[in-house]
Amino acid sequence: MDTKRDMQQKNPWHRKLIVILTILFIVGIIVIVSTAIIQNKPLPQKMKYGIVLDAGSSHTSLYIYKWPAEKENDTGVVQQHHACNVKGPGISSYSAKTDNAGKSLSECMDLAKTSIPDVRHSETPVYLGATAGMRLLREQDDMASENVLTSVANTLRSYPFKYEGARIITGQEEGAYGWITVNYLQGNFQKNSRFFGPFQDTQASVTLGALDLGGASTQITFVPQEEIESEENSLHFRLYGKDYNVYTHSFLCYGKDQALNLTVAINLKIDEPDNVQENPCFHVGYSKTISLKNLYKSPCTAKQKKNLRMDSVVLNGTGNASKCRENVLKIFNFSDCTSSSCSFNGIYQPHIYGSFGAFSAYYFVMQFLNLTTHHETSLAKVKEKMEYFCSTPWASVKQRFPTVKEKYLSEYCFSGNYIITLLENGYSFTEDNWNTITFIKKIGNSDAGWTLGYMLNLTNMIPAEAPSSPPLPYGGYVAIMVIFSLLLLALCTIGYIFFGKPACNSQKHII
Ligand SMILES: O=c1[nH]cnc2c1ncn2[C@@H]1O[C@H](COP(=O)(O)OP(=O)(O)O)[C@@H](O)[C@H]1O
Ligand SMILES: [Ca+2]
Repeated sequence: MDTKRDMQQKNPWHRKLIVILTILFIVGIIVIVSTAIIQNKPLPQKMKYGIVLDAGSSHTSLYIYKWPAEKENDTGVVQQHHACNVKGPGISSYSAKTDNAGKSLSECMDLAKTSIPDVRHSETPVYLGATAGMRLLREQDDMASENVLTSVANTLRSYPFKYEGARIITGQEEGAYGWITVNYLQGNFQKNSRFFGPFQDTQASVTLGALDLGGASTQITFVPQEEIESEENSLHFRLYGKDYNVYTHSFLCYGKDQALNLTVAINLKIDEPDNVQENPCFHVGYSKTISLKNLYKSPCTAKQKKNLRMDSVVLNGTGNASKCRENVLKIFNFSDCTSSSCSFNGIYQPHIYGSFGAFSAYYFVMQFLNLTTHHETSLAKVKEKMEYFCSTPWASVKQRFPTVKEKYLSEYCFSGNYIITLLENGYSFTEDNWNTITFIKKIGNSDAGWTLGYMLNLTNMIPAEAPSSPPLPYGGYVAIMVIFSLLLLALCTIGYIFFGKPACNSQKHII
């Protein structure tokens, strides 16, 4: 005590020092707090954009994606900014007037020009991917498919964006990118994928299988439990430091429009009386005349061509769901499997495993039929509802849904039964795992489909390795630095007050 008093008497200026230290301390706190406030203020972020056109068999859609430039490689940051449906049919329908294929895209491309800021135009990539409609046209008429692609490429090149190509993507790509899209949007690649020194977990995280139903082809893609037997059906990905072995297959001609033609063609009898076919997949009172030239035009039905004297056939609806599925079943071949397990037509498929997201026409059809809430709807219940819907006379159906496009409305009975047959008999889903299928349109703000995955891949936005991150989050780092600086400051002050010399200033010791 005496020593302390002596020191205080010997050093009358110590009070001044304490005042100075206190002022410094307060100023320090003010600086730290204001820095933290300024730092947390969201600074205007530079956004980047990308355009992908999905040129499907029935129609073309344009998608604009956007993401913050600084976070390019973080998973889950790319979002759908805008979507535009091209008016008119798919580009493959312009085989006779190929110039019009490109023209049809102008309206949506003009919209893209206004919805993306001018300064970003020249760095915005634009891609067009054509799917099964163009695959079929290429089989039928290679020259025509080339001309269609040239026409759309010319239109896309005439815009101020960075043109990156217009091509027919393979069925395997379509399946793969659909799978990447849904899992990216679900954040499945993000989970536990950060790099924590030597403790990185390379075990692939749980993923969602992807079921895509188009008009001309359909894709199934998932990570199976067993090893994949066939190389042509397997995809190997390393994403954010994890390995994925994915099974995929695309069935050309098994999209719902081609499947309907195939079902009609297979069930057509040579001795059809009065050129009339009783069709259980259409409602009672519905009747439709189809030209046989059109029916057999596609490579999907060409093999079914029979020697018929008539040139058209009248389809008369009889509205019977179970009979409809019997007819649909004839387009699947369940013999000739040379692998340990197959879906159909001799195609290898491992056992169904995990959960699935079913999008595109799966969603449109099941949504219309009110069959998307699988938690309450068993497979038996779905069949029961289809029985009821198909047996409803066409006049009542039309009356109940006056605003629905007649083409779609008349085909929902077929489409619903086709989806059940494809999932149950084709892919071997059962009553037990029916509820693992979720029918989805969007995840967050973005549509489920192959386009986002395609762009992520072509712009190298999914790194193979997880980005390394510091062991502490930024907030934790700042907090520790501040607390320990204050502690040190306090120690110095206490040291000085009690021992008369600053404990933290070694220079004083030397003197
Ligand atoms: O609102 C709808 N209701 C029913 N079906 C729809 C609706 N909108 C689109 N579709 C169908 O979805 C399918 C989309 O196929 P897409 O044109 O993508 O062909 P692709 O993927 O085989 O090339 C087509 O069969 C189309 O008729
Ligand atoms: Ca499609």
